[in-house]
Amino acid sequence: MAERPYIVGNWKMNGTRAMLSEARAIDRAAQRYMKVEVAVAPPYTLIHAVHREAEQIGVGAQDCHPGAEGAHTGDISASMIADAGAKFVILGHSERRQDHGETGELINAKIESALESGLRVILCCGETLDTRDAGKAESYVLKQIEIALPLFEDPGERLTIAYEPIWAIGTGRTATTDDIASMHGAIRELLVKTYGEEASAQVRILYGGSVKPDNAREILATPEVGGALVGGASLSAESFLGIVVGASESEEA
Ligand SMILES: O=C(CO)COP(=O)(O)O
Repeated sequence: MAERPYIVGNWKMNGTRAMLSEARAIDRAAQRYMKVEVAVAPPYTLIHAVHREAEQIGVGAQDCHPGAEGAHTGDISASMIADAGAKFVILGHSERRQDHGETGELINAKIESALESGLRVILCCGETLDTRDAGKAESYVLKQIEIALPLFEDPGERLTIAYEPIWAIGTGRTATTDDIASMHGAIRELLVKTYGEEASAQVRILYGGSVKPDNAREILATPEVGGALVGGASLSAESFLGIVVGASESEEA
């Protein structure tokens, strides 16, 4: 892999202050794996506290509102999460697209707001099983990404893509490494076509969907896999660090 592998824990709607001990354990251990970039995205309520614990790992958010401020009861803006210590935000996760009807247009507005606040963006994409069975997975996923690319003039480290097939999220079922390599290859081609070889090389493409310590090494050694976006297995330091170790080993392989 050209860049350091990037392992990101998406805690989703999990975690109270009791989880801070896990964050601390992840942070301390991550210092032994400097070849791997490690980050977590806790719920909003824990961003600042995790940021205060973190010396080594990155801290991010799982979403943001597209507006800068104003009368939006219950919402959180990109500048607020940046102020709390977040350095990145996950946008377009399939759970938000499904649970909150998020469209590409809304996700683009959120991306603009995130970039204005100096945040890096992890843009999620992924197809349903029906779409895959219909043979349309690739065109569907590429369309989800393509609509957002003009917002990143110089993607540099600002943009990370996370390919997460919906049928593999939280199901214990992972895509085959052939499926992953083929989709990541198609995404890479789109990035090269859009930004050119050099600029697109800095954009990592993560895989997400039932990544665990026992499959991490194989997945992370797959061509064009630049890291993992981890849900369930990121909730304990032990299993999350197992994935970090897998990333470190696949880097050395
Ligand atoms: O959605 C995911 C990460 O964003 C993946 O979740 P799981 O690792 O629990 O399948």
